[in-house]
Amino acid sequence: MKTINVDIKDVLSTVSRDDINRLEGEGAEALDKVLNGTGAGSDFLGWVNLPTETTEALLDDIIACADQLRATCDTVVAIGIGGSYLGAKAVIEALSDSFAAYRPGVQGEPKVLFAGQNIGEDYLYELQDYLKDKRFGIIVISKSGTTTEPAIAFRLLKEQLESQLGIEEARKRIVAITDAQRGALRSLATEEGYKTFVIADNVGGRFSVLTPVGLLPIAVVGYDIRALIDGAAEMEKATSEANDQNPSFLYACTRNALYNAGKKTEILVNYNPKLHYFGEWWKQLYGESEGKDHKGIFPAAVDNSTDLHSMGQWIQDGERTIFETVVSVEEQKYDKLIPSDEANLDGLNYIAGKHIDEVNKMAELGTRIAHVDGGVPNILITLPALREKYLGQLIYFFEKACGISGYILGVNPFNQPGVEDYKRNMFALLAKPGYEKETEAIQARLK
Ligand SMILES: O=P(O)(O)OC[C@H]1O[C@H](O)[C@H](O)[C@@H](O)[C@@H]1O
Repeated sequence: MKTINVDIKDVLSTVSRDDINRLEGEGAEALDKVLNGTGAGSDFLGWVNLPTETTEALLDDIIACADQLRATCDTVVAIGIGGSYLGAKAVIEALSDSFAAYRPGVQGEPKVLFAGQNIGEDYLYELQDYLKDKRFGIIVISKSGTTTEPAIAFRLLKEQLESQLGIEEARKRIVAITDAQRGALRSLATEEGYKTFVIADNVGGRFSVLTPVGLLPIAVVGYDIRALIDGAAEMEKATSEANDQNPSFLYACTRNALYNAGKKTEILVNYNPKLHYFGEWWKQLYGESEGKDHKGIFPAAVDNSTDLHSMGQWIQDGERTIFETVVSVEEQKYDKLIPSDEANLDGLNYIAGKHIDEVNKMAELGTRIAHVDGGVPNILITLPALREKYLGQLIYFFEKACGISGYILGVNPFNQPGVEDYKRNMFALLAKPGYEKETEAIQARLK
């Protein structure tokens, strides 16, 4: 079985095997909390057995719904933010042609666009303008059903779809994914009679990519969600014991040893532009899970070799408080060789005949050596290829490691109390009903 692999040898000049081993006791307790629900936030462990417990019936239902949208739409807008956006975006980007956005959307192979992940007036204006002559559908995703950004986008696009198609037809092209009972989106979906999928109570948004939240948009583009779940199920099985053969356990112990040694920032590094949004998904997963009680590794991400020409200087030579986790993709999908040129005016003949990826891999290896020499420890994660199965493995690997790591750190990895503070201020500033006192207080501060 081909699988992802974690190699920690390039951290050993900063932390010793003993430093890592010393955390294995805490790591074993942390894994036990994740597996047996004995730690803080244990109401949110629904993701742990999700891959092996996902039913064929659910996958059939998601695929049938995706097929319906594929048959009727050339464009599907997935509306959502945070965990209701990043997982689908990450997987779709990782699997898609880099220029898919510039090819016309056709029925049967719709484009998935995203909305509700920002409050950009021009973004929404331009999206609506683009959709004017499109046969579009909507997947609206919000676990709470009350998040402001997707609610604004949905209000606009629902109105547009209804005016383009009529209310009855529009209802057939809208799918809502939300809580089983609670929230404004659930009430609205019931009222309108939309097709719905449920986000289980015990799966937090940032752990929801392997539920309909991620699976439906991914299936709409035409990717194999069964293979994604199969890969995750393999990793579920491979991460159940507290030993170094469990990659999530090894990664969680290693990153905490590095944190304890003063490495406060982790940079997720890729050498493949298709993994940019995977970095964004990972940042939410680790940032919201660990950044609390004034603790936690700061999760950052770079896309190399692009960012070697911008952030590379800082990483090589700046403050030595960082470590890197490199996600390396072994096999590429296509072959492309560097041609030979008789005049050789650009001086590139020394690499003529080589695969582009061979050059990329030497950039990667050269960078890893330079960074490790420069005092930046590196964890190396290899992924056999950008395919559904391995992405499923990688997703689950990071999720399981995140639960273990958060418990080793001593926080509740499954809440996010800190994100409410800005919302309270925003609602107060917008004079949302129910926030009268806060409105008065914040206005007084601004005088
Ligand atoms: O799915 P929703 O309830 O709309 O939430 C979307 C996102 O927004 C919140 O503010 C949380 O910080 C995230 O964890 C969540 O993924």
